Amino acid sequence: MAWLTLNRKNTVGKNGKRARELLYAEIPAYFTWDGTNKQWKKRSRGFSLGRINYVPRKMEDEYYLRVLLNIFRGPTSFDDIKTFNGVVYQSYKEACFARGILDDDQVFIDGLIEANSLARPEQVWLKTCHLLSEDIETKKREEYNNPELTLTEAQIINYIFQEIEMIMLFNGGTLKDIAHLPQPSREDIDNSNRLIVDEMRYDRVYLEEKHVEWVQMLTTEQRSIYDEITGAVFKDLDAAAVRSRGQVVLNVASSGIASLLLEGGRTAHSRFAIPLNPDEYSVCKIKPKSDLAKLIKEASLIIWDEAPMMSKFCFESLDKILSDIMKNRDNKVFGGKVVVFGGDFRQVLPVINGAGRAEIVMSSLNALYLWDHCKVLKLTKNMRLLSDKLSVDEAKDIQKISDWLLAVGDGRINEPNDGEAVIDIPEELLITEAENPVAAICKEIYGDPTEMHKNNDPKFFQKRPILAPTNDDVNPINHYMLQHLQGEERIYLSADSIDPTDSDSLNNPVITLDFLNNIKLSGLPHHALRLKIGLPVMLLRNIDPKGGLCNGTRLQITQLANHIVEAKVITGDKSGDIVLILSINLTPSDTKLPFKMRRR
Ligand SMILES: Nc1ncnc2c1ncn2[C@@H]1O[C@H](COP(=O)(O)OP(=O)(O)OP(=O)(O)O)[C@@H](O)[C@H]1O
Repeated sequence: MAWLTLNRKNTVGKNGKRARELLYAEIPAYFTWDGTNKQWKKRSRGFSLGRINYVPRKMEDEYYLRVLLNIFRGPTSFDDIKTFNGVVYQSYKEACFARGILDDDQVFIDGLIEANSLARPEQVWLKTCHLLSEDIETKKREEYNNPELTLTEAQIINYIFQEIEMIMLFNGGTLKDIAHLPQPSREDIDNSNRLIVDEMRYDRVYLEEKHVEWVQMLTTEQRSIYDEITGAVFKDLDAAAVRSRGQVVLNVASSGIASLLLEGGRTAHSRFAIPLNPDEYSVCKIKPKSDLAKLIKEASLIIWDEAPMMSKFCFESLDKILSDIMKNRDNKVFGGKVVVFGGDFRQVLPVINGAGRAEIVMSSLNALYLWDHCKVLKLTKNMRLLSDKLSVDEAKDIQKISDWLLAVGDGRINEPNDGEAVIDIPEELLITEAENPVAAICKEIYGDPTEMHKNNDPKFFQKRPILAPTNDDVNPINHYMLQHLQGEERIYLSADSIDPTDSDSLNNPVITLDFLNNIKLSGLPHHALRLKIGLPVMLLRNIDPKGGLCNGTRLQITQLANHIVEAKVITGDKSGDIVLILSINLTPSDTKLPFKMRRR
């Protein structure tokens, strides 16, 4: 009560700090408690740390009040604490839900309702189901070659759902997974292996034409590699050619963003069900008689791009499962399949927490027990320099940088060296005058930050990333950019909890909510996520790789709602698409924490 009174008067405390600027726990640092008059008074000297007593979760009202006290500044009444966006909630718990800071399905429910109000698919479905039915009768008349055919309403609805089911099956889903939706009769639905059908859905005529065109463009170097690979698969076919003849090629990449560049590309982890943190005993989780096993058995060629960034255990798991699926009695590597790994060892190698150089090298692709069976084919010509869109000067500049990068990558700088050398960065790549380094980098890349919001060119952000070596460097840059970018801002607070699978820690009174909120881990966003409309952001999770939303996709924020963020894709072939991003549960798998936490 005394705190609320202090806020009502907005009393000035030590160092001129106003009561309303402070959290409940910060009050003792600026005010002292006058026990006789039961009120807070301005602190004249000294310092005191505030603390809010622990409350067990079963004392519901007090528990949620404590959660709110940790984030709420300057309330003047208890109703004020229960208020969010102008609505006074019945309880502290509901106020917490409304703020999206509790780990409960209510967040998802509200998110979906909100998506609906933004005119998203659910609403579209309700509005368009009668439109979808319009041409079903005509379509079926043609299909059955019966111009007199008349369908009942139930038949029409059934056909619509059958069509939807077909589309969902092609995309790896099924209506069976969606509760409360009518289910179609499954008589006419093709039960063949969807994964194989999907891989054979390529436009063979188009591929045949492209194949002729692309082969003509190949350089001598590329041609010899092309011949080598196609020679291994069939006598005279390549990937497009293999597909154009109705064979299966599995295109995978180590990262989601690299997979987007491949036709029909998937991440290697998702395509081959490779465990997330594989070790020497790991095997891909594929059941021998499953559709996926049959698809892999069918494959004539597997292409794996950016392979050097994966741990060798991923390739070992693939070797073991291929051997199993192919019933490999001759002990051929990868079950006798042709596997093409693409990549550059100068680029990113496997990322292993806390590992040194030796450990990283030992877990790389070329430390694989099968490496001796791999044939190394080299592409040395920089094709980017031959682009006809480049002027002579631009090509010269790129040539210079690319030669220098190659020298760094090959360890040819400051020779002799033992792998560690001082590298002189060319003068023209440096920003030499900077009082505030972060401000100087941001200005160099994005121009005057206060003018940035006026820039409507979608390519502006697409072409301008700032790369930082560590997360510690990322934070000040993000902070600076957010501070200077104009636009409506929102702070999203995460809902943190102990993962239900860690039953030992679930009731541990020491692990309080505010303790979880303060945890900062790499790969996990901070508890408070600041966003602004117009802000360029990068997605760090593979949410929908097929739809272009994966780790590395760059987006620009367009709307900020309570539980959902609307953004425009600014990179890749989905560029320009508007997407909705809902909060999702993240459980860091590899942490030094003695308990398993979840953040949403
Ligand atoms: N024979 C060719 N004729 C014309 N353009 C080509 C040819 N080969 C490659 N290119 C072009 O060169 C560019 C670079 O090719 P690509 O992205 O395949 O290289 P990469 O080695 O995979 O690059 P990274 O190291 O980033 O993975 C692309 O724009 C590609 O279209």
